[in-house]
Amino acid sequence: MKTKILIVEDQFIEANNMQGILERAGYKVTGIARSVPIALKAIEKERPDMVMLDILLQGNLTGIDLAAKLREQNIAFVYLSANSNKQILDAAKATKPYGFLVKPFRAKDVLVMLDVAWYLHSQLEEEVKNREAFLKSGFQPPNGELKSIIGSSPAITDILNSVKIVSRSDTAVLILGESGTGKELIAQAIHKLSDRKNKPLIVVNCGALPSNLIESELFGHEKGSFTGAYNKRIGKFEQADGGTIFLDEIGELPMDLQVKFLRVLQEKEIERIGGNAKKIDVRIIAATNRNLEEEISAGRFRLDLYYRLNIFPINLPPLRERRSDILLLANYFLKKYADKQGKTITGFSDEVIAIMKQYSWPGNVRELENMMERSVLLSMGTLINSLILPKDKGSPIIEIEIDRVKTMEENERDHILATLAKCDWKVYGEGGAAEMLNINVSTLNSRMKKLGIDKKHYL
Ligand SMILES: Nc1ncnc2c1ncn2[C@@H]1O[C@H](COP(=O)(O)OP(=O)(O)OP(=O)(O)O)[C@@H](O)[C@H]1O
Repeated sequence: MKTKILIVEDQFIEANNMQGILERAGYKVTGIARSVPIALKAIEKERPDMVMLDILLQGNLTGIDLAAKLREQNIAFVYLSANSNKQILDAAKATKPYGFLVKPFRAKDVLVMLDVAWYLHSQLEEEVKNREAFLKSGFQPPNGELKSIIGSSPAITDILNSVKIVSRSDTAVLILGESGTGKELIAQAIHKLSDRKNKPLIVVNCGALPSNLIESELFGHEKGSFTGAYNKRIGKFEQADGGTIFLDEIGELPMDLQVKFLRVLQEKEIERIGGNAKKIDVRIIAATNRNLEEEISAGRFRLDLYYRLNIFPINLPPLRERRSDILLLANYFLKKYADKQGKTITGFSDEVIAIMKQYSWPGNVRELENMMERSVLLSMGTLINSLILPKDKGSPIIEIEIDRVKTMEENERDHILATLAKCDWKVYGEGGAAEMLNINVSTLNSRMKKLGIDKKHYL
């Protein structure tokens, strides 16, 4: 059966051109939508397998707004946009597309991107099916193991399901998230739910180790292997043998040690400084609050290591993106610290609740926990009715907003394309585009070249 694609593009010529490319390659184009409302209707009617999305469309809504709806409905989508400024790219990336192509592009590029996008989407669907089957199979985590992880937002529910699934295997796990979002807590839960639970969980903060000691700390050393090595030392990997090692701040690991670490992942082998290779059996969980893709492009993190680690990523969203968990967590910590300090505090005033919901929590759950501990300590009554927030209390929640203005180049491109279409791609001479636009032929040619407008891409 042909894969069904909906094109969402406000430019008539671009859309028609795309339709041609897709149909020649054997896809079925279910329609062309110029705006988000039209696209939504078309999706409801035809249920395409994939959507090709331009970002700036007719009307107030953008392709990025539509992307959120497509995600909800599990429809694959890729972006095709002439605008690739950082703000737009960041906003587009946050919607987790299967691809992004900057106009102008070649037909070949579109088809390769679609191929990869479709493959990724099918993989993900398969994973979701396996996940659902696993959860239906009735596996129950041992009592209480996940109880200490508070939250009922869809994001946390999804993460807990992932934890249950991955804990049953020996797969490496990469936990991503800002500081204080609960990465270590998740690592502990994975270990506790795994068959390794009776063996050690060794926690190493790669960012806290001095660079001259880190190798010996992780891999150990033989007696006399370097000046000052008076005794043999067992490294953290060996200490974790049979159990789990949690490498926090993995993005801080120096490049030379990344090679050695890759060997642990690939060969399950370590080498003490001055010693021989030794097989070990460790489950690896790594975490970082850095953007590893940016670290790779800056040459600070190895791509091969990233691929090895990124087999099962768990993304912990910041608290400001799961606001429905704030009150749950606040009540949990309130009870914890009130019990600890032997106080009877029953809750928060309405004003405090409003402040907590509004605040951006840059320090995430850790910040909320610390604040609750402090508030309980200072509280004189049975209700927390004031909260001292750091200076940026009033700072508004930052939400990505797309400037809905096409750039000069985009407008120029649209205008030239529309004119060329009117003149049947006649550039010069009577009734040609140069004459209609009232510019020199050479100027028009150079603008077309600069903007990547080439007749062969459009016919
Ligand atoms: N969902 C949660 N439920 C209960 N407590 C939580 C939750 N998430 C985080 N915490 C608590 O918040 C604090 C910070 O969590 P944790 O140390 O796991 O964060 P982290 O992401 O590893 O931070 P960092 O990147 O700074 O190491 C801990 O005390 C942890 O127990």
